Amino acid sequence: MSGKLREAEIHPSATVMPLPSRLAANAAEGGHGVVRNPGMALDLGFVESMRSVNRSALERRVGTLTKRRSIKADNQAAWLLRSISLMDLTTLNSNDTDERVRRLCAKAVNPLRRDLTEALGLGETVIRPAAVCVYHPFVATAVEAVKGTGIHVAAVSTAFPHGLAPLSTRIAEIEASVADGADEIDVVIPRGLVFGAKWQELYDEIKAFRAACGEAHLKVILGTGDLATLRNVTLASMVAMMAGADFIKTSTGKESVNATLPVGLAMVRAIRAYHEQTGYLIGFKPAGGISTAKVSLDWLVLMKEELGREWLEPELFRFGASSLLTDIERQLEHHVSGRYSANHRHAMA
Ligand SMILES: O=C[C@H](O)COP(=O)(O)O
Repeated sequence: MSGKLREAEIHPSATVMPLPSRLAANAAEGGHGVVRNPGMALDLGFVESMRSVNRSALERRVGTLTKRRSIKADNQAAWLLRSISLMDLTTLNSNDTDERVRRLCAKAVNPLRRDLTEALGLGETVIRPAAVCVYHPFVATAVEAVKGTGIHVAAVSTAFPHGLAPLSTRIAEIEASVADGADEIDVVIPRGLVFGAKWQELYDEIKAFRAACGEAHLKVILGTGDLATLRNVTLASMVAMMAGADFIKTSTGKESVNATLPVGLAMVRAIRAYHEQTGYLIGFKPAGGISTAKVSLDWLVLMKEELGREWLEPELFRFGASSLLTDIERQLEHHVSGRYSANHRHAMA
């Protein structure tokens, strides 16, 4: 079996679609990436207009998408490389240490073994995760470890994973991570604000988080496994985007149910509605429990089919994952050699 990939395959762009308005405007101005969502006034009428969410219709759509997978076997290696480049390689454990974070960063800088990149014929093409994601005490260590590589450092913040600390403490935590050099801040919402339909309070908190972030990008984690209904997920997504989220993110990885495709679909449909209303493009980050290459492809298909090819870029899509890279490496090895090796050959941090 030949594992070599052509350049065009490494950057798969199967579907050419018109650029959404804000991306096109930005490109025309000579800028890079996506124009940041400034947010808008809380519009409860717009939020409420999203309240009817049909779970079985979403589940049917997910079933169709994953059954008639549009990524063909030959092209899978290229898409798996894309999964790596869309990853926030994460360690969020109680036993994290500076040394462990340095090892994670070393893995992010060189995610694939040399023999594998050679067998894939990657040449000078560098494939790396978009970011590493760590707790605040390790931000400075991570910043130092990935310096000059283009890999971002994301910090989980605001009393992760539950969000249950005084607002001033949560804001101070964001400011501390930004001061230490974090490029991205992943905040959690207090889920009780959703149960109580306290939309104004939720909006005000997220707006304050955005202000504390400054230039750092804000990812808002909803903790969807705690939110009970897809309607809650949709309404919380809308409020987060109105308050200025750059990304909305499913889960902390600590809830009993983490990222699922139907929940993801409800969130990307909210992103689409927000884009239609405002012209702004919001990123999406499914996180928690995404550990196999196959599941990562399902998510890529969902994004491409629902939002379009533009959302398969690190500016607009991330996987939050601690172990996905290990499985992708195994699958790529299988692609080039026809064999699987043991997991211990793909040691992570
Ligand atoms: O944000 C990322 C998640 O915490 C990672 O979850 P995971 O360990 O299940 O991959």
